[in-house]
Amino acid sequence: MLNKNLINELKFDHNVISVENLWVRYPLSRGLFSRVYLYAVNGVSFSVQPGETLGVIGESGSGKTTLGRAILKLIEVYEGKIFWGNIDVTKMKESKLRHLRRYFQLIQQDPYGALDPRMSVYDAVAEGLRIHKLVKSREEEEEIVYKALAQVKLTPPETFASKMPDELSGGQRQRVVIARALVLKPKFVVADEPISMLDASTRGQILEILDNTRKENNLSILFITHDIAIASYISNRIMVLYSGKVVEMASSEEIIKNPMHPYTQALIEAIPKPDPNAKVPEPKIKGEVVPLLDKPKGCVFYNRCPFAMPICKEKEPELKEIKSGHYVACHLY
Ligand SMILES: Nc1ncnc2c1ncn2[C@@H]1O[C@H](COP(=O)(O)OP(=O)(O)OP(=O)(O)O)[C@@H](O)[C@H]1O
Repeated sequence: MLNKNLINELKFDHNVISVENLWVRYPLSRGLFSRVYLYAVNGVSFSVQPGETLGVIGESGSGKTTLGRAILKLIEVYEGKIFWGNIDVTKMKESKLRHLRRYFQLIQQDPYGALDPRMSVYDAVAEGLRIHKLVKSREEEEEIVYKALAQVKLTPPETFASKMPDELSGGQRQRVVIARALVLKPKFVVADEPISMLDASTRGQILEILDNTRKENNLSILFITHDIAIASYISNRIMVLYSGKVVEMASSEEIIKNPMHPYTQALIEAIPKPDPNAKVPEPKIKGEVVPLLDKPKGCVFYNRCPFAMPICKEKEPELKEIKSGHYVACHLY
């Protein structure tokens, strides 16, 4: 398929992204006869609709970053399928993919590492426009760059454009990273813990900028966080990941009001209460996510679940629709 045809072929009528039975494993070591693998994403299926924010939550090590990078085709997939819009990109070579990449962007956790320290804000934002040959003149480029800087509230844009990254605060750098993604008019952004390195006062502003951009541009966002309160604030739907498996998925409102999986319930119980005198409940689950060195057998949450039954050790629970739009993988239901 010619590259121009490939872009013309790309349609977002139903889903911006969809993933079918996705597996990602990392090689850990190579023995004489066999390799050991860590199974980081284990049979995940979901889709993201135009203009939707899907929150992905889970503790450290649950596979959130791996999932985000895999669907952007930044790491190798072991099994399953990935569609960007209507196009199956699972086996597509990078030489073809790069023509579609402007529509599928990554905003990372670390705004310090994301910017080249030798590049001015202007050049950082303009770089993608130049790579993808999206502008014909310097005037057009300036107009787009200044507009994007104003959109992320770096004003006056002319002043910020000439600054170097080390002259900016963490929050300002993250705005540059967002502006750099926005000029490419993406359809889908993986925002991987985009506010976790910022101070509390800046966090709300960055969330607001992301959400306004979503509304204005009908952008879809996969919002990765370990914080269920933040996920519920920004997301339309939430997917709860544990050991690389989706254990629950529903609208944000439903997840908060009616969490069904014991893991989700524990995450919600751990949200700090606004009343400083309120008694913090004893955490229901202890320990941490244990890396899987084989395909999972039984429920991945078995060893930490307060309601574990013999079947949970033997049989993997399927992700079932328990109520309309509310999916849970648990033998209790
Ligand atoms: N390059 C790698 N090689 C080997 N193992 C890896 C690699 N990257 C991640 N892992 C492992 O894969 C599992 C999932 O990691 P991942 O970073 O995707 O989780 P996460 O939920 O994003 O965690 P965090 O919130 O700490 O970033 C972990 O056990 C991690 O140690």
